[in-house]
Amino acid sequence: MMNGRSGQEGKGQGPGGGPDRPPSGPPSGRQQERAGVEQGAGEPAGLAAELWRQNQDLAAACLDHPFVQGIARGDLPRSKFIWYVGQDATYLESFARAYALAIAKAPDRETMATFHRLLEGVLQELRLHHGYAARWGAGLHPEPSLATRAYTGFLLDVAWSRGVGAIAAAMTPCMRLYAFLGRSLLDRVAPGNPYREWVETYGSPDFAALAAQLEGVLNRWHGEAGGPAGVAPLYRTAMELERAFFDAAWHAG
Ligand SMILES: Cc1ncc(CO)c(N)n1
Repeated sequence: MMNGRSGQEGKGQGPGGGPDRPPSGPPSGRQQERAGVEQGAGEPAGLAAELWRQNQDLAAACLDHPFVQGIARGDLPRSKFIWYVGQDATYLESFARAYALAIAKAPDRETMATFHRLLEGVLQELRLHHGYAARWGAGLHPEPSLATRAYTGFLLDVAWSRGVGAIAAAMTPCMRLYAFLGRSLLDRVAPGNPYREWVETYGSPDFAALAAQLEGVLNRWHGEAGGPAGVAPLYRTAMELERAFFDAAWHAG
């Protein structure tokens, strides 16, 4: 098995395991350290948990999506998966650039280091895509589809024009949704399933821990992004773009 992203170890401790943080204002370095450890457990906490709850309809729609169910059963047409991998590689390059912009904008070194780890994780995930490319002949530099352009355009717009709280809100659904999908499917993928590596990558505790680190940034810095009401539309939009991404892959290839 290959973990697409490395993160801090730690098993899930159940929803709401972490502390609720005050809605805004930069915390002390000590508080941040504590938050890092507790949220490293891999479950959303605080505002991030609330936003995840508010988007359960879209999370369920993605889990039930024929593309994702095809991955779970292993009978998704290979051509659709190859199309998806190419689009996803394009998407992840923009995703990595958005993290790089967040590093540049980070108000403190803790936040900078967190985004740096997340960026390294994406670069590692892209190696997984290169593996698919080598094995199945997927092209990793396709013309971006409308769904891909919508999602990367949204992310890069937020990353260029907003601060780290808004950037974390726009980027968290990508991480948390895939952690959820991977974990939900982990028990169901047969050993011979050709997409098993995909499920194991996103279902790993390492990936959930990375998602929780990004959620920690969201919880800490949403105050500068208009508070809960300011970040909720960004989170929701990203969830909608995730579903549109699966729709596009299902109808293509
Ligand atoms: C579209 C999309 N969302 C989330 C992830 C997880 O990193 C991914 N690889 N692609």
